[in-house]
Amino acid sequence: MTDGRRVAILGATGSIGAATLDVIANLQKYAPDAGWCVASVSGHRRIDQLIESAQKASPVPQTIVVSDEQNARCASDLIAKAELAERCRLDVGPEALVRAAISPDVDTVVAGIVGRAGLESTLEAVRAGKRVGLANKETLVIAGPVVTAAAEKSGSELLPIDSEHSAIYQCLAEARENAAVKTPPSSLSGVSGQSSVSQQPSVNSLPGINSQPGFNGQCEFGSPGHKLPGVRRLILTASGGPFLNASFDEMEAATPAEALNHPTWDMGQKITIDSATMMNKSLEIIEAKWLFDVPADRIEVVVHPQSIIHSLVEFEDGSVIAQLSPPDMRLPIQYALTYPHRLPCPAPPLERTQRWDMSLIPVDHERFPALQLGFEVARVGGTAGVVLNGANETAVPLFLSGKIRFTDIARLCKQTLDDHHHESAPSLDRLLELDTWSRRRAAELAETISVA
Ligand SMILES: NC(=O)C1=CN([C@@H]2O[C@H](COP(=O)(O)OP(=O)(O)OC[C@H]3O[C@@H](n4cnc5c(N)ncnc54)[C@H](OP(=O)(O)O)[C@@H]3O)[C@@H](O)[C@H]2O)C=CC1
Ligand SMILES: CC(=O)[C@@H](O)[C@H](O)COP(=O)(O)O
Ligand SMILES: [Mn+2]
Repeated sequence: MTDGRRVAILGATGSIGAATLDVIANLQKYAPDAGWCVASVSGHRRIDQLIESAQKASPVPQTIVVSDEQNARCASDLIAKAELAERCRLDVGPEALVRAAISPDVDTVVAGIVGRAGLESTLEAVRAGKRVGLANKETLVIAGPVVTAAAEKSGSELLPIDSEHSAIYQCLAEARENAAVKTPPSSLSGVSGQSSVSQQPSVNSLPGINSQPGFNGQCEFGSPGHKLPGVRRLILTASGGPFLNASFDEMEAATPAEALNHPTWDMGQKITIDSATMMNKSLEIIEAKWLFDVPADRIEVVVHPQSIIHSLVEFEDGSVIAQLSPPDMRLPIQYALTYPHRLPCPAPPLERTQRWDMSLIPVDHERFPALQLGFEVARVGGTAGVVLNGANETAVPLFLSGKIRFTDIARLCKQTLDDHHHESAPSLDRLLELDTWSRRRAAELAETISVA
């Protein structure tokens, strides 16, 4: 990190984007000579906010990206009004996101766009060998094997920003160091997945296991099909969202305002609804499978309403290591930016003068049927991820606009998955075709639902 970090913030107008801007401003204050700067910012519709963020950054970003072409004129007027025209270049359209992601003026890309819209820029950043701070979990849900294979090829460091995956990444630090010391990364070998595509190793898988005597590509302590040495399970925590204690009938009648009232995190609308259905945890199971190259049956979910324990790793001796901090995304964002270094962070530390109650509660799968879909999709891989994601990205806005009920979201996703013909080794083009198909199918199914 001696050469400094020039960061492209894709999705700068969102919740992750705002937190990233704050983290970088703090790093600049704390380490003024390290060269931290915002190289580019992107926004889609919130153009006022985009220009404001560019104005606040110091130095101002070289490039301002507006991915929605309809907002080009407005952006250019606001840039002129803010007297940024001489210092910032405006680049417009979805391809401009890719240009920002692969620019030679950028070291690190924060993938903070929501949903499938973030796929191309994230994938191209990975292909270009950038360090990628990954908030956009949908990219791995849609195309996990493609992305991890690309990272393996380019040497891109894919560092999770999602709080649970950052926690797991932190809990695995010792195992990662042990494995890395023993053998060079050239001996990486994937064990999960069932297709030629999905057998690609994950960039973050732990090296060295196959080359050690007696391991045969398996876990050090003999767990079949599992190559994290000494690791038994990854345990994702879920807050349970606003309906943790609601009855099924209450959930059926839930309004968008109620569903958007997350108890512990302040996030964008789409992920907040995903948290309420627990589809967010489904997406995170699939994300963990690809990021850490573990089979679905090595991943568990436990409800932790306080969102202080961000996730846990259980080792073969029964020991469990967890990562704790108050719910604030600035910590995992900074960790992804500065890894392997730890620096003072603007997120508050865990206050020790007050009482903290931390509970771990089993999930009620009956009330949260979306969760089972995540386990199933992570188990079968192939085309299932893109179909689940496309259906969910269709269902969430339908719920928010009052066209379907809250509980219909999981129903539509399940029905869309049931209606698709599973393929185990799809190309990226095929995945994109199925993204379109799943959205159409989910919309058709929604037409058959009447909201009384
Ligand atoms: N917020 C959080 O704490 C966490 C978020 N994540 C993940 O991070 C990602 C971002 O979430 P969050 O910040 O909450 O979301 P927000 O809704 O707050 O922000 C989304 C960002 O994506 C941009 N965007 C939306 N649609 C498009 C499009 N079609 N093309 C290009 N850009 C687009 C938005 O631009 P504009 O606003 O200008 O329209 C905005 O900058 C999601 O994948 C989420 O799952 C993961 C863990 C935690
Ligand atoms: C902050 C973060 O990482 C979110 O993904 C968060 O985990 C959502 O909370 P839920 O646990 O309610 O899904
Ligand atoms: Mn999360």
